[in-house]
Amino acid sequence: MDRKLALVTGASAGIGAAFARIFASHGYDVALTARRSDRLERLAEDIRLRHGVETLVLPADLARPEAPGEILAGLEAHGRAVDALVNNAGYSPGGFTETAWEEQQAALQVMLVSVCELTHRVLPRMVEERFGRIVNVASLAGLLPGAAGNTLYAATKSFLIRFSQSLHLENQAHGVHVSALCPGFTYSEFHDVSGARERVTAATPEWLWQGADEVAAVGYEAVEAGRALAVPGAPNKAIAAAVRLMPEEWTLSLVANQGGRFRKL
Ligand SMILES: NC(=O)C1=CN([C@@H]2O[C@H](COP(=O)(O)OP(=O)(O)OC[C@H]3O[C@@H](n4cnc5c(N)ncnc54)[C@H](OP(=O)(O)O)[C@@H]3O)[C@@H](O)[C@H]2O)C=CC1
Ligand SMILES: N[C@@H](C=O)C(=O)O
Repeated sequence: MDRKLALVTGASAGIGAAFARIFASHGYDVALTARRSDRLERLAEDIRLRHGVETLVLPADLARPEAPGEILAGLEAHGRAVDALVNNAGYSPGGFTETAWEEQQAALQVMLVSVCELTHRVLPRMVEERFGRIVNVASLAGLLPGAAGNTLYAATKSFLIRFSQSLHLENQAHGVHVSALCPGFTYSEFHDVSGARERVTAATPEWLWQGADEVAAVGYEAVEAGRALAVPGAPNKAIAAAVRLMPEEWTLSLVANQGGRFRKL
C-alpha cells in the first residue's frame, strides 16, 4: 500500500470530520472513528468519491478503556498502520461537582487516557519509519484557568498542550511532528452537546467564531510544518498572546468575571 493512513478520532462531526477531509485531500487514506457509525459511513463514502482514497470506518466509544486497542487491532486486521493520528474526540463534561464522578471519569478516558494510549501505541512505528504526524486537539481554554463549571475540560486541554510540546521535543529529530491545536469558538456540534449554545451565542460576537474546516486546516499546516502549538484565527492568537503577558491574578479575575457567560450552569 503506497498511501499513508491518517486515523481521526471524533470524525463523525465538526473539527474531526474536517480533519478527515483535509488529510484525504492531501492523499492520505483515512480511518474514521467515533460512536455514530452512520455518520462515519456517510463521511467515508463522500471522501472516497471526492478524493479517491481508501476509507476505513471503525466505530468505537472512547470512554471504554478497551477502545484504543480495539481500533488499532481493527486497522491491523486490514493490514494498516497509523502514519498520522488526530486525537480530536472531545466534549465538555459539565461542572465538576454538579455531575456524577462516572461522567467526569468517562471524559478523562475520552480526552486524556485514550489520547495517551493511542499515541503511545502508534509512536514507536512512526519513529522507526522516520515519519509521523500527531495532532492533539486541545483548546484556547487550555491556555487559561478553567472557568467554574469547566474545570476538568480546561485541565485536560492544558495537559494536551504540555503533552504535545514534550512529544514534539522528543520526536522531531525522528521525523515525527506533534502539534497541539488550540481552537477558540468553532461552529460544530460542541455547544449543542454541552447545552450551552444559546448562552454562548448571546455572549460572543460572530467575528470570534470560525468554521471547522478553517480550524482543521490550521492544524494540518502546523503539524506539516512541525510547529508544536497552533492557535487558529487572529482574535484567538491575540487572546493567547495577552494571556501569556498578563499576571496570573489578572487572568484569574478575568476568568472569574467573564467565564460564567460561556458555560451552561
Ligand atoms: N467547537 C469548539 O468551540 C471547540 C472545540 N474544541 C475541541 O475540538 C474537538 C472536536 O470538537 P467539535 O468538533 O467542536 O465538537 P463536535 O461535538 O462537533 O464533535 C465531537 C466529536 O467527538 C466524538 N466523541 C464524543 N464523545 C465520544 C466518545 N465517547 N467516543 C468516541 N467519540 C466521541 C463525537 O462523535 P460521536 O458522538 O459520534 O461519538 C464527535 O465526532 C474536541 O476535542 C473539543 O474539545 C476546542 C476548542 C473549541
Ligand atoms: N471554546 C470551547 C471549548 O473549547 C468552549 O466554548 O468551551
